[in-house]
Amino acid sequence: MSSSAAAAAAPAGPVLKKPIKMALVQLASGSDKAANLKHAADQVAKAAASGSKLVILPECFNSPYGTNFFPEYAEVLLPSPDPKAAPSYASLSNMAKDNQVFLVGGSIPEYNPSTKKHYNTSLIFGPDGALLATHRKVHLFDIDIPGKITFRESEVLSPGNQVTLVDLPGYGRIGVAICYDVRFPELATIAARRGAFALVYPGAFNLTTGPLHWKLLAQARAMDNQIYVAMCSPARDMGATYHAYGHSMLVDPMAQVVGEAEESEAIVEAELDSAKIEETRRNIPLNTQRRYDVYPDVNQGKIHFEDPELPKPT
Ligand SMILES: O=C(O)CCC(=O)C(=O)O
Repeated sequence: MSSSAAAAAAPAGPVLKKPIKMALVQLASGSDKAANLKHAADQVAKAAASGSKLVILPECFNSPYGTNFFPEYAEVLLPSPDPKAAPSYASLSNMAKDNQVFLVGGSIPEYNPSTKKHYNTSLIFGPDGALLATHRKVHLFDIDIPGKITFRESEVLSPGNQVTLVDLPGYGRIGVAICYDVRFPELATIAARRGAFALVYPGAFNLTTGPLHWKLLAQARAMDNQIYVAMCSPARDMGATYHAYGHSMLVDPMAQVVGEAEESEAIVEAELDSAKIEETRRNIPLNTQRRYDVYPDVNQGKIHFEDPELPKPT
């Protein structure tokens, strides 16, 4: 189901209908896109072979990360993805289908020739290889910490315009956003209020903000919303121009880290269970204690669940 369908109220019943094993593939990528895609496919197959049904790839998994690389590696997805102009789209769809998994395909640089805009875009596929949803990074990574890191995605990229909720048939709903988006609690809270069982963030923090905030953000989003939070990074490559933090991580609804990689290539796997969400919400019943008489519900007002420009799910 697409983001627009998911915009309906939270589905009835448990937020996660049955346990699901998740894999965070902390991938070592280089500058050769075809090699990156092949390597991603091998790792997704490995995760599926060990029983994972929901597999996550990192931000910019098919290219080096950096504003100068976005135009060179960008793929055209609209009006429809031509396999020649969008090899990553075709590969991701095949990875999902060949392995019968739900796949959050990290993110890839996207180019829309009709608007001449670039985006940082995540494609989410179902086990039949069909596109379930598309998320374009809503909050661009523009920061300046003097002497440490300056990064301005907005020099090249345009922001996405929707909150992305994805229904995984048979399981439940997830919220998907990308990296810097995790710093904005609104997206996470909207997803949780609309019944998501997990928030999934392909991300690529750095060696300044990674040690400071990566784990804290994952735990904060999990604690506030009492759901699972997954953050999936590329492996660190000190020979690359951008040094990713690594530490792909899954945090449970009590904000406990249930799986964490170090800096090199790894697959982090763990089972997600509705019982843990329900137990957390029973023990600390935030959902029934909110004071909408004092402040408005985050669900009030217009929330954009559908960017009309984005491809409809297949
Ligand atoms: O928020 C941060 O510190 C890092 C964000 C980032 O690396 C990204 O959005 O790609």
